[in-house]
Amino acid sequence: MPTTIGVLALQGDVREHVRTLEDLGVATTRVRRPEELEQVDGLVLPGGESTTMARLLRTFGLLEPLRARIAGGMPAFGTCAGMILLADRVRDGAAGQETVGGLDVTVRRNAFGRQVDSFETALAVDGLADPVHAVFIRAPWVEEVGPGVDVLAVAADHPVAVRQDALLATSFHPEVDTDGRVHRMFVEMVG
Ligand SMILES: NC(=O)CC[C@H](N)C(=O)O
Repeated sequence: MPTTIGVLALQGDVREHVRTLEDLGVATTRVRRPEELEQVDGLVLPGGESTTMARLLRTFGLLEPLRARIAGGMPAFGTCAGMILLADRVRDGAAGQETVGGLDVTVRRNAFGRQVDSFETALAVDGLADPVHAVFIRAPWVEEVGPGVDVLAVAADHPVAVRQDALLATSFHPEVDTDGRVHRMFVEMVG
């Protein structure tokens, strides 16, 4: 069986992730139901709105199955809202905001503040030879990392790309660019 990477398709920039993965030659499927989650070797959690996505995860009966797969070692890659969903702890979340969890970090939602709600920058990422063109849109940053977490990139003195075992998360949106190198890192993690 060839490797298949799922893109969580409840809300957010699903199409951009699918396109980026397909450009890398990876078989990709949209995941909306638990049966679809069972079929994939890894999962991308897109950017969008983390509170909405968390609510939809519960509505679609995906929250517990997804927690179980992540606990079982399935690779997952979250961008922006997806990073928030993977985080164990959220600051400035909506009241009672749930996450999927698994990544031993504390993130702050909308961390970069009003003036720089959205910005782009050339960002050095560990493991990549040249900087990536990083697009931040009402992005979170990471405020605390557990001992097993590697920080791969820093902006405004805070981690904005992290990895822990099979989990990868970025505050920015590599899927809105044609670069593909960050997704390739994830594809290699899926194996
Ligand atoms: N571009 C994004 O994914 C923004 C994330 C959004 N601010 C949230 O809290 O979910």
